[in-house]
Amino acid sequence: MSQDLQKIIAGRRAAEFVQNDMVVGIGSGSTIAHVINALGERVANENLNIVGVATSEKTRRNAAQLGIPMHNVDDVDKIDLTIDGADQIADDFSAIKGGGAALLWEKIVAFNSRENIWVVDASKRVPKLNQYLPVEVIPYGSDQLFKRFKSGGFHPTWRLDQNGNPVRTDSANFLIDLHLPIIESPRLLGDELIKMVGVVEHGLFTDVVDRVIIGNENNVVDILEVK
Ligand SMILES: O=C[C@H](O)[C@H](O)[C@H](O)COP(=O)(O)O
Repeated sequence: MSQDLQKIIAGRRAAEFVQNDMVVGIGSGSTIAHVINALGERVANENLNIVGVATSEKTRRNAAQLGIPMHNVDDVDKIDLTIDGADQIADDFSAIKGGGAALLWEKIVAFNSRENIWVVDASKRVPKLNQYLPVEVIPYGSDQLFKRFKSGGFHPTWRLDQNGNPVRTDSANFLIDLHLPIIESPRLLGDELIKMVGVVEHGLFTDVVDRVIIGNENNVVDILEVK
């Protein structure tokens, strides 16, 4: 079964956790696109009454187009449940996020949510995190920060668009991707990065997730309870 099909079955299963009258944090990326489609169908066909809070401008647009009422994060009293994707999830349930440049809003929504579900295809599960790590940085002074990452052995690269210009996040910041072989201690690395002046946020998510939904081969969805 292709990764795309795994994303579809996992995304549709995740959408079933949304109940009437919930305020729902809606993540970003290609897996969450299927959650948004399923929620749009439920709003249209089952009269599901929810309010969505988006983790990116793209998600806000797509969800609103499907008739999901969207509110700003600062206009809701609480977020009941957030459903989001991930780039990698390790055995200790730490994750790397931000492959689609949405990590800052995703982290803000996740930390303000009572419950968090991550939904992924099977390829995203790894024993330890070992792929590029996105870091969102303030443009001012970012060349200096890049040099510090380089001399510190973080093997940084700029996130560029097709025209070779720096990608701008929804908060108009830049992204620097760090290329480390294996992240042995996501918490320690996260603490180190967040202390660096100019770093707004990094894509390491630890102690966040309550439940992981994984789309596997042969139409099988695994649901792991974390907390
Ligand atoms: O910035 C993007 C988000 O962290 C996504 O949730 C993550 O990149 C996974 O995206 P996808 O489902 O497209 O693999």
